[in-house]
Amino acid sequence: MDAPLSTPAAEYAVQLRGAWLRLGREVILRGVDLDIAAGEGVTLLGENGAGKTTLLRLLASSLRLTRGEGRVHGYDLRDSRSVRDHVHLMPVEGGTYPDLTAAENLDFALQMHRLSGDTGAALRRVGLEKAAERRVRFLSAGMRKRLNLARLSLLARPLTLVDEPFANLDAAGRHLALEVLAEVTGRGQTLLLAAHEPDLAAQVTGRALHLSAGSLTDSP
Ligand SMILES: Nc1ncnc2c1ncn2[C@@H]1O[C@H](COP(=O)(O)OP(=O)(O)OP(=O)(O)O)[C@@H](O)[C@H]1O
Repeated sequence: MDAPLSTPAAEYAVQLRGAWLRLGREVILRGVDLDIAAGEGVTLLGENGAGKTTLLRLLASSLRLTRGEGRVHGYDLRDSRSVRDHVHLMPVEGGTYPDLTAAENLDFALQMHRLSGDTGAALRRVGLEKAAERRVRFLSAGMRKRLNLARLSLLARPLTLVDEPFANLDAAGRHLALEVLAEVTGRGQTLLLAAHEPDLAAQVTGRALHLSAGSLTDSP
């Protein structure tokens, strides 16, 4: 195991040492060590149920480590407020309010984060301009993914976590997802994405990791 994390190291977006995470009776992480440099793009691969979403939620400070330690941009994962200030998680589904329209969702997200941005342009970019006034509950799965991509383009943080960016998207949508993700690393932000499409993901990340049986290994 690597040396413990004695001092904050902001040049790393993610550091885990001896990370164990149990959910119910299941052990999802078994002593994981991980370093992701600030500005790096990394893909997380693994079978259904391997724990990719769980690891992203841990790094977004939505779940607690059972044992071990972790930092995001030098902030201890237990310091949820600081971690959340540095992280945006685009979930595989959800993340928006079903009874608000697409446009209202983006406006509300900006307000919540005290940010400004052109929500109309963001909706046009993802091809949702005609659906701007439709409630999210009436959008298709691919349209909701496009809305989440628009949200991501407005809210990306120093560490941007993206769960299955290509799921439910048509060919043009997958191309759009690649564009939005490339912008994240192009701005020098760190990108960690969980995906089942290694070839697509390799277009926007320089390294892939494989999560299996609670362990992370480099993916060939
Ligand atoms: N809240 C929870 N309580 C208990 N177990 C959970 C909880 N959430 C997820 N799990 C379990 O944790 C394991 C990992 O789930 P996770 O969603 O992280 O996998 P994944 O790698 O993202 O899978 P997929 O590729 O299917 O999206 C699964 O066995 C799942 O049943």
